Amino acid sequence: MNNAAPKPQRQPRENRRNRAAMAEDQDSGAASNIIPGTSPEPVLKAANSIQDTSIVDIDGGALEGGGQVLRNTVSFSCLLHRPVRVYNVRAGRSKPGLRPQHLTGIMLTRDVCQGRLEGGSVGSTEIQFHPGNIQHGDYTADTGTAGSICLLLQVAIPCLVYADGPTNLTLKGGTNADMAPQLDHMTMVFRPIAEKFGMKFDCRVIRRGYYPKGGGEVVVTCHPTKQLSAVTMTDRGDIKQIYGLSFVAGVLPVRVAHIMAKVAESIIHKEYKDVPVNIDVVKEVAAVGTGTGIVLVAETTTGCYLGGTALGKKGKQAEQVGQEAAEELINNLYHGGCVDDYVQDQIILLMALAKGKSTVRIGALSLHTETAIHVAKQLTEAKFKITEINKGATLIECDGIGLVNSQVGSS
Ligand SMILES: Nc1ncnc2c1ncn2[C@@H]1O[C@H](COP(=O)(O)OP(=O)(O)OP(=O)(O)O)[C@@H](O)[C@H]1O
Repeated sequence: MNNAAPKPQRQPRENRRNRAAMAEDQDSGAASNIIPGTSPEPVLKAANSIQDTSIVDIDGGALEGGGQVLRNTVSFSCLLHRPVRVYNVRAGRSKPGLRPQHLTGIMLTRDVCQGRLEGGSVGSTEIQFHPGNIQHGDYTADTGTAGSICLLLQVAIPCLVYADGPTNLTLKGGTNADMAPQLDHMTMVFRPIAEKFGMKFDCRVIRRGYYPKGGGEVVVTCHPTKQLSAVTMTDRGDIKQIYGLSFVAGVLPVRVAHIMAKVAESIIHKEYKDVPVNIDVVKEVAAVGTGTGIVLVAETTTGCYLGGTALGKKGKQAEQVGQEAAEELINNLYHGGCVDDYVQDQIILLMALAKGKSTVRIGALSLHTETAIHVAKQLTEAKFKITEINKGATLIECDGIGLVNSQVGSS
């Protein structure tokens, strides 16, 4: 098996973000729409042991200064029962303030914990979130736009780990949106890593939805647990296999998906000639609008999952889409980290909540990850240590707080 490192050609991730900044968000401005679900039983106990009611101020423009500061803050608020005020919401973005997808995510979280949200309107640059008790049930949230369903999940699922029973979320919006995890990255890359911490969820796609219309629908079942566990991911191992999904929907012919897959496969084979590559080619029939993209996953012998993804758009050649995804995957494999450059920021919250010491080797620390750590430090007692192993390789250590879900028995 040839797992030799290919040439480094990494573009800093934040620059890649700028490149797509014209697609600033998938939210073209339509109002968001939340339909709170019914929770069959009242909750009798708080979801956790910390009961500090003093409000915590968080600067939403700190570091990355985007939606992630807000989402992580609101999740921690909900989980720790700590009211928060977030000011300078998304001050780091060209259109600051809440966009529909951000608003929808925090309204969903408000509903799952029966909390109170102040300043919750599109464009708002300051919010207050007063959490209640996390309750299982059925909840529906709709970005009303192509805003990413995955970003709704990012804020809500960690809270539902601490619910009093399984919860079904029916989420509407974009399933494969720019500047966010594609749904398939979330299910094929993030989910198996989250499961190592004990966070479990299942996704059922009813319909795909793409920019600009959105209209996708996904049902997500979240399973509660007593306590998240620390993880150690320091040995990436060898690459066992690479697989993925190359898709088209709407008016695009399936030929486009075949080209993306073929180009991606040939680029991967040049670097990893002995690794089996299996990319499914799919014409999505249950979909609103026209969309195309590719999600690649490398699974390693030590149980690591790293991704490389790309989305098509008008005027972009299929070859380019396949190439982008393959290069992103190869770059993620090149740094020798155990998670890819997008998952690294998404596991910070889990590391902070888990019981014990987590140690994860990543590539270069991203600004999103620094931001997630910054937020976690302000809202929890979790202790982080960042060590640069060598250029482009970093170790994150975290002594988590071991938050206990007092609403469920041991699992
Ligand atoms: N291509 C991608 N694949 C996987 N995850 C991604 C990808 N692009 C972005 N993400 C993840 O999506 C999240 C985006 O967070 P960010 O702070 O940029 O906020 P946002 O809500 O998208 O809003 P905005 O940037 O407009 O404020 C991060 O967790 C990031 O790792």
